[in-house]
Amino acid sequence: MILYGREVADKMSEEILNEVKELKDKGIEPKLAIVRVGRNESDLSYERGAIKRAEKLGIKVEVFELQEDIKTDDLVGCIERINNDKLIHGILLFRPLPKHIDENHIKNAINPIKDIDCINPINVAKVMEGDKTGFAPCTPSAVVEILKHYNIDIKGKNVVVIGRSMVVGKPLSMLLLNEDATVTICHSKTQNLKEVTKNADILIVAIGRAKFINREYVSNKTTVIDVGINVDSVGNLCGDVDFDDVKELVKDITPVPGGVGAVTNTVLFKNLVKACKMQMGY
Ligand SMILES: Nc1nc2c(c(=O)[nH]1)N[C@@H](CN(C=O)c1ccc(C(=O)N[C@@H](CCC(=O)O)C(=O)O)cc1)CN2
Repeated sequence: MILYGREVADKMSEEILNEVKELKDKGIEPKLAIVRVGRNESDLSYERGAIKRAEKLGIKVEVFELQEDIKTDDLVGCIERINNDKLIHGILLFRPLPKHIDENHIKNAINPIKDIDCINPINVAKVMEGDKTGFAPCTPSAVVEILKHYNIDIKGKNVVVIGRSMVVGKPLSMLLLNEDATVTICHSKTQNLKEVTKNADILIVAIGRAKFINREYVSNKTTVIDVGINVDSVGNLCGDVDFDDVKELVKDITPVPGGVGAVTNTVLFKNLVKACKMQMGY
């Protein structure tokens, strides 16, 4: 089965639309700030998806486009201005940031109550503890939303996550553990990767290498969730999984685009509405 993210996103959007309407009836306009440093293709794709989704939901978005060589202090200054702007309720800062930026400084600068993609260590700790009063990061949450929407059993299942970033792999593993999955985290140094992945009930791929996973890594019992967003040699978006090579073989698979990304940008607005309500004392 093809697991279409757009179907999940449209279902979630019905609920978000109602909440946005309730807020607007009270005179509150939820607003998102997107902070982008440079012009990374994956970030631009996320930005396009988020802006389209915001239009459908009637939510305002302001993009802060910053130069690739911006200094850490200037980026902190931008974040502080957003923290202090009462008309902005949530911040999405694209990551990874350029190497010269002191990421620790940045993480702590984001006000936890506006930190809707879970960058501040206070929200990261809440994810570790299974405490739902903070914000879980959008892409990992999107993966869980897709599995739940399509009634794919997580409890007790053998879930293999390839990737150990703080944006996807690590927090996703915690969210899955909180759902009682048996989680194996793999990465570039994992030995016998194919043997590990072939045994997975659910294989989640977030390694940032176009079409890396082919039929040698999967079996007919595998549900494949492709988190990757890459640009191929002719300029088309593609995932970390070679979709055409594995689609007939596996049990289920998400496409790219129209898979995890479409849900990620919807979770973003679910979190924004939650942040807006928290800031307004609801
Ligand atoms: N702070 C973060 N920065 C970045 C993240 C992240 O999760 N948090 N992720 C990547 C980008 N990313 C997923 O990993 C991503 C890319 C694209 C989309 C999206 O909305 N895609 C749509 C639209 C596609 C298009 O029109 O180009 C889709 O797939 O249908 C969401 C997430 C980088 N930075």
